[in-house]
Amino acid sequence: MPSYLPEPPFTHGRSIARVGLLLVNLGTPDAPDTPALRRYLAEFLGDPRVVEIPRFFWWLILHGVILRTRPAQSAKKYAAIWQSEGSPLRFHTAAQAAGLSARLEAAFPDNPPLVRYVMRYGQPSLGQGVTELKNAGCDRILLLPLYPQYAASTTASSQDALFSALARWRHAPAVRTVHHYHDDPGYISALKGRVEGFWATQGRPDVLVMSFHGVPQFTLHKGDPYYCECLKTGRLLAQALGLEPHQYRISFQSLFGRTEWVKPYTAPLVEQLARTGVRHVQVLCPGFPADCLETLEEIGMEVKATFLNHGGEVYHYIPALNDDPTWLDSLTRIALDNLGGWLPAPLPTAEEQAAQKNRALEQGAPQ
Ligand SMILES: C=CC1=C(C)c2cc3[nH]c(cc4nc(cc5[nH]c(cc1n2)c(C)c5CCC(=O)O)C(CCC(=O)O)=C4C)c(C)c3C=C
Ligand SMILES: [Fe+2]
Ligand SMILES: [Fe+2]
Repeated sequence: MPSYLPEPPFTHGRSIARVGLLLVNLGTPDAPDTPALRRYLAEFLGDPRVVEIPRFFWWLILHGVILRTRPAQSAKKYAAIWQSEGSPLRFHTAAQAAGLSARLEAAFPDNPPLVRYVMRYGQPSLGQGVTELKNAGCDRILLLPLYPQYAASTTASSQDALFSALARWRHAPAVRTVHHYHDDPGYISALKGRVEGFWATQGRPDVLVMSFHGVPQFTLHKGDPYYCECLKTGRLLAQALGLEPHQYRISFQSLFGRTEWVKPYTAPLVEQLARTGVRHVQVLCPGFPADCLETLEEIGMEVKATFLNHGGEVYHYIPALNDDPTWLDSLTRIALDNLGGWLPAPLPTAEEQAAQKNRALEQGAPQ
């Protein structure tokens, strides 16, 4: 018999009518040390959406080999990027949630959607976020994954976690999920602004590399759209920046295990660029809206060393969107597009109010 979490008795006309917004990111360890990494990797790599190997066989490899060696190696990498505020992935995600919340409060001052950020693996957990929203009276929840490109290993996994969290409640809220926004004009234009802002201080590179997290190649052949969505993001961004084909590359990083992953791989690509005389490379990671281990350590340190050790001269990692205001405006709009019918019309923003006033003045309205 299922045992549900406690709730007050149902009463007619109880006006709980709040929308909750769960901003979900991948997750991160609680500390850059071996025990914390072991806990985090056990949860992450134990998810059948992440490693698609028959369970018993994978359990033996994971617990017999990987969790005995990888946690210590990964802890060293995390230590290199850890800040006084903690894991970059977590504090950037928290800042994004705060920015989203402030924008929604300004647009819906009477009953703003309640925003919580959660992690698919680690803390704050998705179950904890759902409980907080539920206890605050949210009867409708929007899941907004911080993955612009859909992948079964990320987006679908966070949906799975949401539905298992809801299975603990008798009176489960209504839910909606954001599927992807890889080609959203606001997302592309925020990336464009990020790159052009970087060029304004550091100059333009010979080649801009757009590096996305990889996935095993077989997932593409089994119907996962992730690879194609990454290529589309890259193409749209290159068009927005006015880049010629020889001025950019799209590649995939963060390989794991022995199977073939989607190609080209970032590190060998950057090495080949250096060997063939490219002197100045900049790398952007459009699939990571928040800086994390994979951007700061792998791209910012490891791939940089590869480029410089093979004859490259100038290498820059362009920081992720993080709490860039243009990005947070776009993220808010993506949320609102997916909340259609759940909220009243938003109040106009200060810019919209000013534009309305100017239009009225142009049309001869008294000042
Ligand atoms: C951006 C989307 C991501 C996809 C797709 C993805 C797939 C994927 N990842 C692994 C294995 C690992 N990934 C690790 C870190 C990591 N992965 C993502 C994002 C995606 N992963 C992020 C944002 C991070 C960084 C988290 C942080 O704390 O900063 C790690 C852990 C680090 C390490 O030990 O190397 C592993 C392992 C697989 C197997 C996979 C898809 C099949
Ligand atoms: Fe990953
Ligand atoms: Fe990595």
